[in-house]
Order: sequence, then C-alpha cells, then structure tokens
Amino acid sequence: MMTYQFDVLYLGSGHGTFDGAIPLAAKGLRVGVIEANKIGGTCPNYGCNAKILLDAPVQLQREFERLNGHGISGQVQIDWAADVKHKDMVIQDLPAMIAGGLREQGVEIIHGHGRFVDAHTVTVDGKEYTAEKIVIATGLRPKPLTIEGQAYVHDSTDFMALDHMPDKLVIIGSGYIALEFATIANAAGAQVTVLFNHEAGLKQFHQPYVELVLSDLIQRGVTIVRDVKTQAIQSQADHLIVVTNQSTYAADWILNATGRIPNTDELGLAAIGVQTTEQGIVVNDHLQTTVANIYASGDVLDKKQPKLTPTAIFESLYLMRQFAGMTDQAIDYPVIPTVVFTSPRIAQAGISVSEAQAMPTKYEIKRNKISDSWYRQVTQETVGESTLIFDRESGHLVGAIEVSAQADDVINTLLPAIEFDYTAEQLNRLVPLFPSITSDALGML
Ligand SMILES: Cc1cc2nc3c(=O)[nH]c(=O)nc-3n(C[C@H](O)[C@H](O)[C@H](O)COP(=O)(O)OP(=O)(O)OC[C@H]3O[C@@H](n4cnc5c(N)ncnc54)[C@H](O)[C@@H]3O)c2cc1C
Ligand SMILES: NC(=O)c1ccc[n+]([C@@H]2O[C@H](COP(=O)([O-])OP(=O)(O)OC[C@H]3O[C@@H](n4cnc5c(N)ncnc54)[C@H](O)[C@@H]3O)[C@@H](O)[C@H]2O)c1
Repeated sequence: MMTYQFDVLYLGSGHGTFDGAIPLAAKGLRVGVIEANKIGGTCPNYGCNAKILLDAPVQLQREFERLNGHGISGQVQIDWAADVKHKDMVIQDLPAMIAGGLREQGVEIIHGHGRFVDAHTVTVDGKEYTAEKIVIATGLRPKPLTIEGQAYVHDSTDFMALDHMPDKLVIIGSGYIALEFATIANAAGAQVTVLFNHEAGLKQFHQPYVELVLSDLIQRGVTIVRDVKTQAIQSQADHLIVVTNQSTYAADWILNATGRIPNTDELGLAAIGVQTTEQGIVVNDHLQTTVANIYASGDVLDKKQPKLTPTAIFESLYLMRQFAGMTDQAIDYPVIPTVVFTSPRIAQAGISVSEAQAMPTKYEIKRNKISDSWYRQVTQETVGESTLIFDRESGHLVGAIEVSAQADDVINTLLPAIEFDYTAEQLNRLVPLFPSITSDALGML
C-alpha cells in the first residue's frame, strides 16, 4: 500500500480551504496547504473584507446626509488616502492570523505555485508533495479584456490600493464589482462613468430594484452608458481615451470589472484527467472531480450556486466532514443569500420574484414600502422596498428581496424563516429586541 506525505493536500488557502482544513487537522489528519500568494486568498486580502472597509465611510456619509438638518449639520468628506490606509491597517494581520490558525492545528503551509504531476503528486518549485486526497481550491482571477490598449486597464485589487482617487474613472462592466466600486468612487469624489455591455446591470438581482439603485447613482452624478461595446483604449499625453461603438470617454484611470475566470489552466489538469469547463472544475454531488481522489471547493467549481464566501465556507466544511468520516451524503446546499453592497443595497434569498411570477398558483407575492416601517424614521430612510414571497399552500415565507440601506440585515433576519420553513407558531415565539431593524423585518411576516 502506497504511503503519502499528507492525508489531504489543498491547492489554495482561501475560504474554500481554511475553514475546513483547520478542523480537519484538529481531528488528527495530516493536512498540507499550498498557496501561491497571500494566505487567506481573495476575500480577506482583496475581496469582501477589504471592500467593506472602503464602503463603511460611504454608509456613514449616506446616513449623515439623511439626518442632515435633523439634529446634525455639515458634510462628511471621504479622505480616500486615509481610508485606504485604515483598510490596510485592519486587514494586514489577517494572513498571519489565518496561517496561525492553520499551523496551530499542525497544518503544513507550502508557499508557491502548485501543479499536478499525477493524481497524488503536486510539484511546487521543483519539490514534490504527495497526498491521498487533493482539494483544488484555486479560486478565480479577473477576466482580461481582449482589446487594443488592454494594458492600460486595472482590476479590483489595484482599485483598492489606489493612493489617490482619480478625477475621471471609467468602469467597464455591470456586475457586483462595477456597481459597488462605482458607488465608493462616486462618494469619494470621482467623476464616474460605467459602461454596460447590456441594457441591464446586475442581472441576477430583481431588475426594478436594480433600476432604483442606478437612478440613485445617476442622481449623484454617475454616468451609466448601456448596451455599449468597448473597442479600444488609447493613451493621450495626460489621460486615456476609452473608445466604444457609441462614443469616446476620457479617463484618468480605468477599471476592468467584466467578471472573473477560474484558475484551472496552470494546474496540469488535462494531463491527469480532471474535467473542466469555462466556468470551472466539474464535480459530482460529493464535490469529487472526474479523478476519484481529487476534489474541488469554492469559486473554482463549475456550479449553479453563487460564487461567494459563504458558499466556499459551506463547501470546505462539507469536505472536512466527508474526509473525517462524519458524512457520506451528497452535499445539500442551504438557501444562499446574495447582496450587492451598493448604497442602497439589494439583498435577496430564496425564490425570486420572476420564479414566483411564473407560478402564480403556487406563490403569493407581497410588497412592502420601507416607509411603512417606523424604525426607518430613526435614520430618515425613505428609499426602499421589499418583496416577500409566500407558498400559498403552507403560508410559509419562501423568498425575500429588499432594496434599502439595511437590506443585508433584513435578509439575514428573514433567512432562518426561509431555510427552516418556520410555521406561524414558530414565528410567534421569536421575540426580537425592540426597537430594532430585526423587529421590523420580522413584523412583515
Ligand atoms: C473585489 C471582490 C469583492 C468581493 N466581495 C464579496 C462579498 O462582499 N461577499 C462575498 O461573499 N464574496 C465576495 N467576493 C467573492 C469572495 O472573495 C470569493 O467567493 C471567495 O474568496 C472564494 O474563496 P476561494 O477559497 O474559493 O477562492 P480564493 O479566495 O480566490 O482563494 C484561492 C487561492 O488559491 C491560490 N492559488 C491559485 N492557484 C494556485 C496554485 N496553482 N497554487 C497555489 N495557490 C494557488 C490563490 O492565490 C488564492 O489565494 C468578492 C470578490 C472580489 C474579487
Ligand atoms: N457583494 C458580493 O457578494 C460581491 C462583490 C464583489 C464581487 N463578488 C464576486 O466576485 C466575482 C466577480 O464579480 P464581477 O462584478 O467582476 O463579475 P460579475 O460576473 O458579477 O459581472 C461581470 C459583468 O461584466 C459584464 N461584462 C462581461 N464582459 C464585458 C465586456 N467586454 N464589456 C463590458 N461588460 C462586460 C457582464 O455582463 C457582467 O454584468 C463574482 O463571482 C461575484 O460573486 C461578490
């Protein structure tokens, strides 16, 4: 019988890995993690944590704006350079903290780019590591633009490291990153133009709510250009020009936010028989690839679930339980909520409005204006709406969508009712703190 150095070896150290690798090693398994870049991967270093720190002053600015003249006065100015410094200060220790958590349980961390030699062997800088099971959790990277002048565009990581906010920012894209970063840059004083390649933005979100967010951004001076094809970037003496099929746009800085692609191409997967698609690694319902001892986790999967941190955490914990012999069941995904951190935000969970509209005999749709919620007057919140979807037969909540400053908190509050199919009796026994947004959110049921 072959003996391997590790029971489980992970490629990548993001949430698709470490949430599961730490408890797995704590159970006594020999675990290794190979990381080419910063420990912790995208979310802590260049994703969620970094982004939300830059968004916090925007939220404060908006709340101040709403309460201005209601007991406070003045203006909140964002000092971008100081804001970026604060972000760096808060996140700089996360890689060491995560590495510490891994090492404390005996996980060996190997720095470098891993590539398969065979189904049980990975090479890093010429040194080979063997494992009984290998988990590919290599995540995504920005999709490059394939146009003339592409070298002049930057990605989301570059944006969050900018030492000053450019005067004129052009953003190419219409998804999460395009609209969250347009919100932040506009609040920090940039003149922002966003180029959509379609008529609609944020296609996975309820479109009337997306339009509400877009009209708020337009009112604040953001230019949204729809259905436009970006053709080239040209460099002038002191600025850049974005050439499109509609017009040209001057820019000091250009953000490419046209999506992210899986890190599968430099792993040697084809040679060992691991099947991939353009969306990522093909797995079965046990997250097992087409090679029996190789698994995959997180954003790198070809999956229908949203490619988000909570999904990656759920998958890494599922694999931990499977490898530790705690389950042999297929992965059973819970309801995964999604939010776009614009201002106002849009958050949603469960059955969507379009799904409900397609089955009117099964689902009932109820709309609530946030002006019906007393608690919103605390911060003078006036822009917003929520849509709740109920199963007609049981009367239970099966979906919720909200656009408002506190949409993320409202959807988090309603999530257990959707996931655990709460009955009216169970809801009656939920006694939230009062006054609170939670109390108002549950009051809608
Ligand atoms: C700007 C931005 C904002 C985001 N905001 C949110 C948010 O608000 N909420 C949310 O839920 N999600 C957000 N996300 C998504 C979230 O970051 C990802 O879903 C999450 O990081 C996925 O974890 P992962 O472990 O699958 O991949 P990653 O965190 O990307 O980790 C993969 C790791 O693998 C390493 N790697 C790749 N190839 C190799 C190799 N051959 N050898 C060794 N190492 C390798 C990479 O260096 C990387 O560290 C955001 C993403 C971005 C880019
Ligand atoms: N709040 C959050 O949870 C959050 C925030 C940021 C990022 N993320 C994650 O990060 C990943 C990447 O986000 P993203 O915004 O880059 O991708 P995305 O897939 O959300 O959006 C990409 C957008 O770019 C558009 N596009 C594609 N090619 C284009 C072109 N040539 N010109 C103009 N537009 C083009 C697409 O139509 C799409 O709307 C996603 O997996 C997302 O889940 C999540």
